Amino acid sequence: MKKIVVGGLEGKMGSFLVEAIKAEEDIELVAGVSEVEQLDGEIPIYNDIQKVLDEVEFDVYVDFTVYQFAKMASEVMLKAGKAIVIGTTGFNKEDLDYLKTIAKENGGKGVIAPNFSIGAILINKFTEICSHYFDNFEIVEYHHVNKKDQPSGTATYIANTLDCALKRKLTSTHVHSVRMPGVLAKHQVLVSDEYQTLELIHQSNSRHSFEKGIILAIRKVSELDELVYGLQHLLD
Ligand SMILES: NC(=O)C1=CN([C@@H]2O[C@H](COP(=O)(O)OP(=O)(O)OC[C@H]3O[C@@H](n4cnc5c(N)ncnc54)[C@H](OP(=O)(O)O)[C@@H]3O)[C@@H](O)[C@H]2O)C=CC1
Ligand SMILES: O=C(O)C1=N[C@H](C(=O)O)C[C@H](O)C1
Repeated sequence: MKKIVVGGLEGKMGSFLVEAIKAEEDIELVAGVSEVEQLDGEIPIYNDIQKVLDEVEFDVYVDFTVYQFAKMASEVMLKAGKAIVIGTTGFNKEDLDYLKTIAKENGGKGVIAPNFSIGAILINKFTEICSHYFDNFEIVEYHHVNKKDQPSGTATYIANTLDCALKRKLTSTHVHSVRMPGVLAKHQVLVSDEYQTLELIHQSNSRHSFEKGIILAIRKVSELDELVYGLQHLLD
């Protein structure tokens, strides 16, 4: 049985995950983290991450909150040698390098993944293949109007893949952000040379698109011996 703590369990992704894991016999939610402490419910909900470490027995900390909080929670958990699964977006290269070092020094492990859907992993892979043949790329990300960060973590991830593949400075690839009602999450990569254009599109029509990836990460994270960036590190 994997005992998990979910940070942001009252948010859109957190509450979706809490429902989704009810169907999983080997995963149990033992506590939550929110902005307001509530210790008298079915499970304790803390607003202090250190208190979670002191008072709860758990295997994996899962986070769908906001960048600043997720960064702090990841640091605290990794310093304590815990396993983390972080879906919150906004982590930059310096954050990741720092957290990887902390994980190594303290026996912490985990995955920080800006997108848990298999389609998003594939669009990143196909974009990398395109970089063998093309030089011109634009990325457009479309999301719901309540999304707090911009550009999306997935768009930044694909842009970084391209910048590395094309041996350019990070942030060279243009990312355009659109926020519209009726959209959940869509990523479009536009590719061209003088004579042709190619478009890659991935769209999440439901939060169920992230479900399998998150469950897989919770199950497999303990097998890691480091902190990795991207769900593909856990796929065969
Ligand atoms: N990796 C992936 O596959 C996916 C990643 N995401 C990412 O997940 C994150 C959350 O998205 P979403 O669920 O839509 O956002 P929401 O705004 O719906 O949820 C965020 C939650 O975090 C809580 N929160 C904010 N600050 C704190 C804090 N200081 N302490 C504790 N809890 C806090 C919020 O509480 P309150 O409302 O009270 O402020 C809210 O419940 C985003 O970064 C998003 O990009 C989203 C979908 C898929
Ligand atoms: O906020 C969201 O909704 C999503 N956030 C992630 C991102 O920033 O890439 C993943 C997905 O696009 C949904």
